[in-house]
Amino acid sequence: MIRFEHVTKRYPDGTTAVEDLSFEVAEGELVTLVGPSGCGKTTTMKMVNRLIDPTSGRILLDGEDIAAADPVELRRRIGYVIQQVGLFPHKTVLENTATVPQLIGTPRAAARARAAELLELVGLDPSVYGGRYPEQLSGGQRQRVGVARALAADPPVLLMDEPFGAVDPVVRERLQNEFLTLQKTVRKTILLVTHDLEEAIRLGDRIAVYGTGTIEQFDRPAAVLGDPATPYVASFVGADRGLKRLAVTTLGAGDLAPAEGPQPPRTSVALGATLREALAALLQEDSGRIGVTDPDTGELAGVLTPEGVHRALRRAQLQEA
Ligand SMILES: Nc1ncnc2c1ncn2[C@@H]1O[C@H](COP(=O)(O)OP(=O)(O)OP(=O)(O)O)[C@@H](O)[C@H]1O
Repeated sequence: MIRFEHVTKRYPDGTTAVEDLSFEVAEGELVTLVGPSGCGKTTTMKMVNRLIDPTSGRILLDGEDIAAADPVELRRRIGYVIQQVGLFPHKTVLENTATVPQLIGTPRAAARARAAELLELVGLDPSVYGGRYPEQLSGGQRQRVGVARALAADPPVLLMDEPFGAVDPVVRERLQNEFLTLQKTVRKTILLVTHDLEEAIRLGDRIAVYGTGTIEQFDRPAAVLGDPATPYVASFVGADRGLKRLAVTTLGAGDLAPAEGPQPPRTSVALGATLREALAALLQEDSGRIGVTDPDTGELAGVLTPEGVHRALRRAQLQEA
């Protein structure tokens, strides 16, 4: 879907922002670009919608060289979400969301109906929030409007530059989870820039770990954590790799003990939750056990103890080995 072929960008002052980048993002895939400040992530992304043109190499979108595309027409196919959101302050939430469809000629009523649907999809009730102005929203709510607006023209591709950067860690995690649920429905092809490894791991189907101007490793999160390709990646991923692995390993039925005893556990998580979520719940439970429910039926599937968490981690390590 998006393909970089030997792309280099040198700015007029001689700074090489990225050098000889080659990678591919498949249709419906979410790839996160992660790395320290100034390593070339934003430059990479802005070359996809031609806010910046490469010095050499080429970028293909659906097999077509974007250098030959009309930038305005190209950007209609590519949604863009940035940290500062960039909502129009004098327009309501509904009008903000309907802007792009109206620009491309969707009749006003249809554009507004579509905008209302999208607000619903990102968890904002249009009858409550549609008539508000951006300044009457929290940071997290504004960020959701930004996502709804980017989806409004139904572009096959989304570029997201630190989309959840401007909110506190708790709201951030909630937005990330909501966004993942949303992505299961909309299945866009997404490039997402972040400097936060946790975020890259949680969201990415694959992660591109940047060194300076180059990609040091491009792989699934579990592989980046379990088998860093270079010493640089190993140090970037850091010593708390085990902890981070918790965030990418999900709870399976085999990790559970049978639910026995008169008292059902007070706290529970659903099967498929990450070990990180399960451990957080477990740490708050004095009894040392939490319930695990079947997400489809809501019924108790078993109980999880610290041994179960350990078992799941071992399983994940073995699978990677
Ligand atoms: N217009 C420009 N002219 C010259 N150098 C630039 C220009 N824009 C970016 N750079 C340089 O190119 C390099 C890559 O910048 P880029 O913005 O892509 O990094 P980044 O990884 O997105 O960083 P951050 O996480 O801080 O946003 C940096 O060294 C930066 O200083």
